[in-house]
Amino acid sequence: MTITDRFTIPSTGDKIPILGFGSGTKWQHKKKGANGGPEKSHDAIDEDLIAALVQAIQHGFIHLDTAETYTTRRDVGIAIKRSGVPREKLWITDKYQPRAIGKDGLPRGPYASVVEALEFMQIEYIDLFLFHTEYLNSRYTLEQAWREMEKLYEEGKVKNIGVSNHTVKRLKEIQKFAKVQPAVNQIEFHPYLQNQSTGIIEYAKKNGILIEAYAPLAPIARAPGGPLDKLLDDLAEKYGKTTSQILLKWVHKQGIVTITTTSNEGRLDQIQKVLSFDISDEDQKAITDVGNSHFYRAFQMSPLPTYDDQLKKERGLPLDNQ
Ligand SMILES: NC(=O)C1=CN([C@@H]2O[C@H](COP(=O)(O)OP(=O)(O)OC[C@H]3O[C@@H](n4cnc5c(N)ncnc54)[C@H](OP(=O)(O)O)[C@@H]3O)[C@@H](O)[C@H]2O)C=CC1
Ligand SMILES: O=C1Nc2ccccc2C1=O
Repeated sequence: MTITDRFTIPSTGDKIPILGFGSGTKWQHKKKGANGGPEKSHDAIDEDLIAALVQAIQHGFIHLDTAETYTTRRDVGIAIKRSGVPREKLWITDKYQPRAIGKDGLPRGPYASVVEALEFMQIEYIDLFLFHTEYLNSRYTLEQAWREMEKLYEEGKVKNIGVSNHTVKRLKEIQKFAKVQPAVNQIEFHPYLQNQSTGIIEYAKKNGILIEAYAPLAPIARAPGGPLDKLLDDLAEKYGKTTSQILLKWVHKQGIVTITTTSNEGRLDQIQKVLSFDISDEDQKAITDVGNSHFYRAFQMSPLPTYDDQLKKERGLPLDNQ
């Protein structure tokens, strides 16, 4: 297998590259911090981010993840041009931010968001466009916003439509009126959070919704000191890999697309190699089981934390575990 390997999106049959390079998290914090907030940051360029994106593409990443709220769309567009890789060889995921204000001074819908995205990235279409969270604005009902997603899909401005951080309850609401069903749900996923909200993984599988994992390295990058540390060290030694490679492998083996990021060129190669080694089913299960003995949620957007107690109870964990 190579880095360009893809999973199939059940509802559209499109082939999505398994490893995505994120321009959110550390990058958006750096950019917004330097520019005094999202409004100014949309126009500003971060040369470090552009260099990291170009480097990622040159190391074989063909899937880039951005979002309206990251203010990194222009950087992604510049990186695509500078990389020299034709746009159609790349997969671009982008996300709608309902709090953004349009040129008329009013909150806008997904359609206006995509029109701006295409202009900022200087591309003709987006491969996957997602509702970033369950938040809506005062001008759009859920159905009105989804209708705009469908219009974008029908016009070919976006090739797949989906959601991020969505619960079973909200997916069911969308599915009731959707003519084009959500193709993907991008969620926080790692051994310490194996269901971002109750039943979400099983529901996605049954409904042909592909899962994408963000924050896959949380057990080592955000919540070190937990029960997985020793097991990851042992497995890293056993397989001659790094602990981050073992974690990414654990996600990959479940048929889940991974969105990760790095500013470290050496780690780009490590990430690539995740597709070309395997761990045993016993070791995979050991990570699952030890991961389930601890609960950690990095991203607290509403209503997700309201599921924490239920998720901990399902695993037999004390309610104060995190
Ligand atoms: N839809 C949504 O709501 C969300 C989407 N995302 C998307 O997912 C992307 C990735 O999210 P993120 O949480 O950063 O992903 P990861 O869990 O993959 O974490 C990446 C971070 O981990 C660090 N890291 C890598 N290896 C190690 C190690 N061995 N020890 C300690 N730290 C390490 C990297 O730092 P270094 O640079 O030093 O390698 C980098 O900052 C985002 O950029 C964004 O595009 C993220 C959050 C929410
Ligand atoms: O990259 C991200 N960082 C975030 C922080 C809070 C909510 C969403 C996100 C992202 O998508």
